[in-house]
Amino acid sequence: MSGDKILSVDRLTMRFGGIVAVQDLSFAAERKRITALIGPNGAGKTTVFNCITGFYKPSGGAIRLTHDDGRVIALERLNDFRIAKQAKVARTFQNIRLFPGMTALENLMVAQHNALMRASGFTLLGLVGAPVYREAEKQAIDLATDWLRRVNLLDRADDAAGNLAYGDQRRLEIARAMCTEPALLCLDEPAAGLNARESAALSELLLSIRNDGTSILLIEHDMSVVMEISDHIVVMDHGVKIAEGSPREVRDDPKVIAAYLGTDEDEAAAVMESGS
Ligand SMILES: Nc1ncnc2c1ncn2[C@@H]1O[C@H](COP(=O)(O)OP(=O)(O)OP(=O)(O)O)[C@@H](O)[C@H]1O
Repeated sequence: MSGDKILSVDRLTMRFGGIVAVQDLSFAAERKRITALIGPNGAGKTTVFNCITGFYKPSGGAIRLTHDDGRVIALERLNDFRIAKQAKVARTFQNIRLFPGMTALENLMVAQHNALMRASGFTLLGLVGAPVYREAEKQAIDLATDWLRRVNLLDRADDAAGNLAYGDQRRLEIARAMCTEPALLCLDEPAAGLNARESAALSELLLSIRNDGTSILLIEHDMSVVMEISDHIVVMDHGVKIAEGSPREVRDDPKVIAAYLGTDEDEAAAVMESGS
């Protein structure tokens, strides 16, 4: 990796009482690239995400986000609300967290709440239907409609999110995150529970998001997705980094095969092969 970094994690440590979930972890994510964080269950991946997105305050280390204009933001000093708003880091969760009773379109409108609140003068201009607010609302609907189209859910715009098929809900979550127009999109196991066809569609969607210029940080167990779309892979085990590199480098690394996939070499090879 030699390019332009959007995210630098430097000696990140996270302890829970006596448990060291992440220890001295350093890695970087390049701008407009897909960086994957992989590792066996309990390796510490979600804890890293929670530190980056402000859900946890790290016990030690630094997390820096550098915007296109050169502004550097120390994420470990901000709470989750400011990380989303100021640093423009968006995330999805392992378990889907849509508003199930709201329509697909409404879920994407809620994601644009901050911009709409500003345009409404924090209520009054919205209440009287001022032109500035109506224009902002139109732009928000256009953006939401655009994303519904991109995730192939335009015909489901008025259906309750909770009534959508599981794979559709996963894509709607990504669309919702994209409606915040993030600089860095963090996805926690977006392919979990998807069938092969849905995983392939997800890979295509994530590549198109990257090609449009959004940087992506991805936690994923589905090796076919990871190996197909990642530009760079960081491998963790027991809270530390054990390897990093291109998909090919990581796939061929004996440390990864042994430590990440356990001691059963046949099984390890089979899982890695599923991504080749
Ligand atoms: N809030 C918490 N309190 C105590 N221990 C925690 C907490 N969150 C995570 N841990 C512990 O930290 C370690 C790393 O967990 P983490 O969820 O980050 O791993 P992971 O790599 O995301 O695993 P998985 O792939 O199963 O989601 C585990 O031992 C876990 O039990």
